[in-house]
Amino acid sequence: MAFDLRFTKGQGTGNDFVLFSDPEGESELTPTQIAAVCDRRFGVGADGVIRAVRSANLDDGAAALAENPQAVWFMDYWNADGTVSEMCGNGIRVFTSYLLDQGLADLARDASIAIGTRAGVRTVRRTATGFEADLGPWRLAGGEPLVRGKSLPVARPGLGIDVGNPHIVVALADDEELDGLDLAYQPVVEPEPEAGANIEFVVPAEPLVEDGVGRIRMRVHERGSGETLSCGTGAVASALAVRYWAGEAAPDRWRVQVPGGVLGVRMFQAADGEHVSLSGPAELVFDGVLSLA
Ligand SMILES: N[C@@H](CCC[C@H](N)C(=O)O)C(=O)O
Repeated sequence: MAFDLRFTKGQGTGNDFVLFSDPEGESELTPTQIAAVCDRRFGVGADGVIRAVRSANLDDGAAALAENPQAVWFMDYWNADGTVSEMCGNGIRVFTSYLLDQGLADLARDASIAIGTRAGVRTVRRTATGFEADLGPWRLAGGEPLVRGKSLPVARPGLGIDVGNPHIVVALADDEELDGLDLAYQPVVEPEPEAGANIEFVVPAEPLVEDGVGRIRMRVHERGSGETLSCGTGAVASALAVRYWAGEAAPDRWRVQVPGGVLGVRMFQAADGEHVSLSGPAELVFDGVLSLA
């Protein structure tokens, strides 16, 4: 039976999403429906789908409420191929903007909101130019992954980093190598990560550090979505990887240039260890209704 899906299209640095509201948790889409919505020719077109559900009405939401009772809303994130992900750094800013636009939450400048995600509760602060999301603690994933690609026949070492979702960051030699990558093909990782991974390719800008801020360029092949114009958690993982490679003197603030714009990354100490935050724009582009089978 066909039904109408009322949605909002949003984007953050070109990473685009279809958002819809389902406060009671009664309208979960199937993976096939998600893929149909994200199809750029036959659907709306997006890198992912985000459902706004009250945490109280979702199994995954119970853990979020136990962690922080203020996490009233849960960001139910799905990749374009219909698989779920734990976290989305661009998505959580766009999701916050959507909650405000729909009158589902209030947020004054400099105030923060707690959002439930499968990676745990994350807080998002409203800034003068967009939003800054505290993506919480991060960790090195261990292992020694090797990454090959269509335009990268010789395997390169990657660094596995978990920021709530899995990433492997690969350093390339220069801009020419980065621009020459063919990311229409999924990079091959050995050993293959069990749950898959988002793969980021990075090069330093010249100079690497300017006014105390580290600068890198990044391209990404996202798990479940292919090449995208930006990946927020990928930008964070990339900055963490480059800081790790650069050593002690490397800064804790980074500017990450992606094909869709610029993202800010900041590392800081919190009660439970080092956290990493992501800041950038969040735009709601248009509203629509899609008839779904
Ligand atoms: N684009 C997102 C990440 C979305 C999820 C990712 N593809 C995964 O499967 O982990 C971001 O901005 O972080």
